[in-house]
Amino acid sequence: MENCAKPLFTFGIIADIQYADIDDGFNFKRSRKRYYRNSLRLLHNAQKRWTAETVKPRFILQLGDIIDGFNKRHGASERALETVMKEFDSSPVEVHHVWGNHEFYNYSRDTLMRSVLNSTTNSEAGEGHLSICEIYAYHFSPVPKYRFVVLDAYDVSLLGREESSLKYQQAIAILKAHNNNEDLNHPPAPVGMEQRFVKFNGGFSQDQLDWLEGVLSMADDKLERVTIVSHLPIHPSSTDPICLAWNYDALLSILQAHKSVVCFMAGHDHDGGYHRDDSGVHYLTLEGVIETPPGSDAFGTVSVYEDRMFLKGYGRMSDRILMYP
Ligand SMILES: Nc1ncnc2c1ncn2[C@@H]1O[C@H](COP(=O)(O)OP(=O)(O)O)[C@@H](O)[C@H]1O
Repeated sequence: MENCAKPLFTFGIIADIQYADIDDGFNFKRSRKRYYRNSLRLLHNAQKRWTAETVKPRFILQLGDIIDGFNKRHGASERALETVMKEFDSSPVEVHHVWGNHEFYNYSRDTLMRSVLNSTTNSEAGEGHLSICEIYAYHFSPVPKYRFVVLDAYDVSLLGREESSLKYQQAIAILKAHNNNEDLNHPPAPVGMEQRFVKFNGGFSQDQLDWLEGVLSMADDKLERVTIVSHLPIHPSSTDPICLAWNYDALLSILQAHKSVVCFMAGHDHDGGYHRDDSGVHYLTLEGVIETPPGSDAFGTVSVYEDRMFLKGYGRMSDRILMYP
């Protein structure tokens, strides 16, 4: 039924490709298999599908961790990124890149800012980016009345910040207040929300929150529908709590105070997740490509209508009707 009506526009979504030219392996806990080479094939499947869609996507949202941190160890970061970008470049559709922990395992923040993974420069987004303290956050409006915001979940983090920087100092103070372990990638508790205080996560600075507040107030005034994306999930009911952004609660309060907000999308938790809150905002965590076995898929095409978005999921990503609040 959803496929019959013509959408206003469509866009593609994909998360945690984590490509590396290495044999299959496992996650840290050895509870999930990782298919490092196959992830490129699954990206190829996604590109093929998007190219064949009746209504071609206006853009693709790549939710972060595009290549795996193992590449760095093998001196293969450049080659891996070129390989993945070649696949994306096989179609002319613009890609909006989100930065995750694996971006910072491979590159410094400076390098990322000057790389193909900085998508502020390849769209009308140029006007809408946050240009302080090297925060990678911007917004764009592909079609009047619809806006997308890319957030930087590693703004305050040990990853990608110089040890001498204020942001690093803030991050270490937050982590050490919650986590006494010598290895800060080891969670401070076996269950519950405190688990999120690990080095492979991060948070949003006050500057970024203030900027977002301004963008959403403008969107409210213009009666726009806003979708926000970040690598880290922010709703505890949409993810394993170990994957949450450190100050997820600050972000939730902002989102819930703005009527323009429709949807929040993240990656990081490869199992995926979904929750709709009391104000009707949808929180989607997308299934990760890297833990998707050969023969299946993990990507989606979102069709945008006047009253809803419809996510057509492929492989282990479910279809979802996302009614506006
Ligand atoms: N319980 C843990 N104790 C110590 N290090 C961990 C733990 N869980 C994850 N890590 C480390 O944190 C990093 C990210 O973990 P990983 O499971 O690989 O996450 P991702 O899904 O981002 O690849 C890796 O370097 C991993 O070795």
